[in-house]
Amino acid sequence: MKVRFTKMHGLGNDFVVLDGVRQSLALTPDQLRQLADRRFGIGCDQILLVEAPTRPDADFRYRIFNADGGEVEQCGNGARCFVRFVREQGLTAQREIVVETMKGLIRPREGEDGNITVDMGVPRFAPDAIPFISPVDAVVQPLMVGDDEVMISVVSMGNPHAVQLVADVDTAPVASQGLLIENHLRFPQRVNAGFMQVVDRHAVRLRVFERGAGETLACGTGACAAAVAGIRRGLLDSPVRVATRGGELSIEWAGDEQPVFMSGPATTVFTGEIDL
Ligand SMILES: N[C@H](CCC[C@H](N)C(=O)O)C(=O)O
Repeated sequence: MKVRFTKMHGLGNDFVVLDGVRQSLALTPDQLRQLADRRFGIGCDQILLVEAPTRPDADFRYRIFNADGGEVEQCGNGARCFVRFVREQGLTAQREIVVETMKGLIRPREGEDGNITVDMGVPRFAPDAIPFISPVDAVVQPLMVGDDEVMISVVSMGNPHAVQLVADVDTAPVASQGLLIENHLRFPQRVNAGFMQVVDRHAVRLRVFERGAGETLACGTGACAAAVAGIRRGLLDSPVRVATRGGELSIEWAGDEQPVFMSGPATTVFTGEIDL
């Protein structure tokens, strides 16, 4: 089967984007893993599938698959690429779109300057919303990672995040500890592991070991989760500049039941066709 695709990235977090509106696609996990494979396929962190909506209040449906082939609830960098893709492909002329995801609606908007802001919805913290097996609902709590006790904040942006403070992201044990946290038994659906260095009350540096993909150059929902966790801990004030290895995102959150807004770029690299 010939499949048309577009290769895109948000600050180096890269995607294979598929138009499931004008081509009928039902890809198996093996086919998804092949697309994501950086040697035997196209190569990407996630595959984004654009489809017609299943609910009347949405313009499109947005399905996200990690490089390991698993379908997940949310992707922030992907949401910015999504609105750029549907506009570039002529699927819509709207600057703001309402997108149906596995966990509700998000609203990406492409500005006149090409920068994209996304209403990422309201963050959730209760253990069963993450999900995280815990007797307490606390802003910070201990997690045994191997022989080390790590203090984490858990946040759901639709997808699960465990954020910890580090003195220097460049020397943080992202690969070793990130893998252990991702697969920790107290996270029944696994988790994205964030390592955040506070620079000042409006700026952090962040690295994320992503569920199903390993460390990426940037993680949009991870940036939202880190900024929200820092604000809840009284360490940060909105807006927060989040410096990732791939570039900078701006995160705004007014607290409580307010939505999180993420702003940043989206880039189209090339288009192609692949036999699956
Ligand atoms: N690995 C994530 C999905 C991709 C999120 C990330 N690429 C972003 O920009 O938010 C998860 O399993 O929840």
